[in-house]
Amino acid sequence: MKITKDLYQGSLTLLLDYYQLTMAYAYWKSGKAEEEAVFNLFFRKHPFNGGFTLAAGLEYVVDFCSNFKFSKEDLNYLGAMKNQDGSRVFDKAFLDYLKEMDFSCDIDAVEEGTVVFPNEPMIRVKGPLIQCQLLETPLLNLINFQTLIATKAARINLSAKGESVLEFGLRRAQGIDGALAASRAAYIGGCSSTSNVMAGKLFGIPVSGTHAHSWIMAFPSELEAFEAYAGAFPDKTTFLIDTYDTINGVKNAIKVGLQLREKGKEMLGVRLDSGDLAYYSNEVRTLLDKAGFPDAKIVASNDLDEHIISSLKNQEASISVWGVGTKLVTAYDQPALGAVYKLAALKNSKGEWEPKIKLSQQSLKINIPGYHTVKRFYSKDKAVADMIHLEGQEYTKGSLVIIDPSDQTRRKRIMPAFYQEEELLKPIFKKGKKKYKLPSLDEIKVKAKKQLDSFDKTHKRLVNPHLYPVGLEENLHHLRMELILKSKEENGAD
Ligand SMILES: Nc1ncnc2c1ncn2[C@@H]1O[C@H](COP(=O)(O)OP(=O)(O)OP(=O)(O)O)[C@@H](O)[C@H]1O
Ligand SMILES: O=P(O)(O)OC[C@H]1O[C@H](OP(=O)(O)OP(=O)(O)O)[C@H](O)[C@@H]1O
Ligand SMILES: O=C(O)c1cccnc1
Repeated sequence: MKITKDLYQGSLTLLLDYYQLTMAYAYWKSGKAEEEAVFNLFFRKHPFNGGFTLAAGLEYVVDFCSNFKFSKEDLNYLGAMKNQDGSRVFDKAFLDYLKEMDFSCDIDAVEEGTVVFPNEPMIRVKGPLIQCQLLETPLLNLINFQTLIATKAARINLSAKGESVLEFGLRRAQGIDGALAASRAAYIGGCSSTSNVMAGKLFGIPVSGTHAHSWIMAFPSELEAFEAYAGAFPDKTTFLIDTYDTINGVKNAIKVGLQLREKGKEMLGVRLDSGDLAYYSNEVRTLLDKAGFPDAKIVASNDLDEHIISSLKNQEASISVWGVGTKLVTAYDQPALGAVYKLAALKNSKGEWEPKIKLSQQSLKINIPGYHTVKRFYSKDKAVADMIHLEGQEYTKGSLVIIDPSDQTRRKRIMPAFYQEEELLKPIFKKGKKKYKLPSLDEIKVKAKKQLDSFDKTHKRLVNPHLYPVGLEENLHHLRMELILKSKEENGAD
């Protein structure tokens, strides 16, 4: 098996959980495959105990859906699956049906770089039940991880208060795609570059880096190592100064910086990778300034995350570039976003949408039923509230109340006429045809920054962030309550 060439055999369509295929088969057998359905992809709680989530991964979804077709190899594999008695798991007629199946769903989704909140549909899929169901796991796989990492990156970049954050994660990332997708999402979330050269090549992310301790160790002395590096890269001299002794290290960097200056070149800076980063950065800053290098930057790395960066800022550390790897690309303190994908409505024989509800002992897990969408209200450029409402449902432009789906006592009165409205779900596919022009990665990054800027800083703080108001429009709230009560009655729940 050559992972570089043969692993996916040109098709990702089987990137699903087996139960999607068994359900697909059973839908087909019971004549329900072509019934029209609406599913929503949403999450229930922000990651990292935060107050916001930054959407990412849609470009992968667009690519996945554009190429949604069972290949000959896929069908051969499914055809060879056997039950214990030796019979086929999937009828030949079903595999022929899959062979002919063309992606024909409508997909509406929030764009990458949009700030999103619990219970809001991030992706809405409308189409034949069988196709909607087959998309469950691939969509979750593609959205959950990049959204998680983009959010982590945004938190780290917010802590760095606009200073450069370099993503250094490749060596500790979760495998090949975990690394590539993380570098992409980290860039969306605000990182200025990656050390991952393949991500640079594939996505056009700027690549950057310094050098490792082994470079120093390969020379008889640190001074000789710095001189050799400056000789090879006179325009890219960020010296790692902590291999033996940080203070001695910066003195050696200064010596080579002065040699460079004689040749008309300027040392860019130094990197610290151990020890007390507040103490050493301040000592190093003093020495650099005294020696005539006030513009030399101090880069810090070593297990950084948003909390350590924030603490170092509070300690007035003299760091202005942050190298962050492991804790960013693995989302170390919360390694998964829990987005889910649930049936919201099914069309009945009269052509009407029937809203669907899933009960749960945990009220947090009761879904929002019906064919619904989400709007954001802005006052000037500031986001004030999001409203989830039934698609096509008229709502008053006067005063209306939106109700928090997880606590109906939390309500907010808004006056839509006073605000600008934005429909968060954008048309991506119509009847299987792509309607969306994919933005460039740089456009997504700019959008993410603008979106984050539109939220009050109280929603973005690390500790106990202020809850941004997201609520159900009243009609949808009442519909949901009715369905909960009715379903409890019908299903014999207490
Ligand atoms: N002033 C500081 N305030 C808060 N955290 C800091 C400060 N200085 C360093 N840290 C963080 O503390 C941790 C120190 O970890 P660790 O003990 O592994 O580093 P170290 O002592 O430099 O050793 P090593 O050489 O193994 O990296 C790192 O996560 C680092 O980012
Ligand atoms: O700490 P991270 O956020 O993951 O950033 C990347 C780390 O990778 C390198 O360390 P290396 O792999 O050489 O190991 P080290 O811990 O011994 O420095 C570098 O010196 C950083 O410390
Ligand atoms: O370029 C660097 O300094 C770098 C790259 C990867 C990991 N740690 C540091």
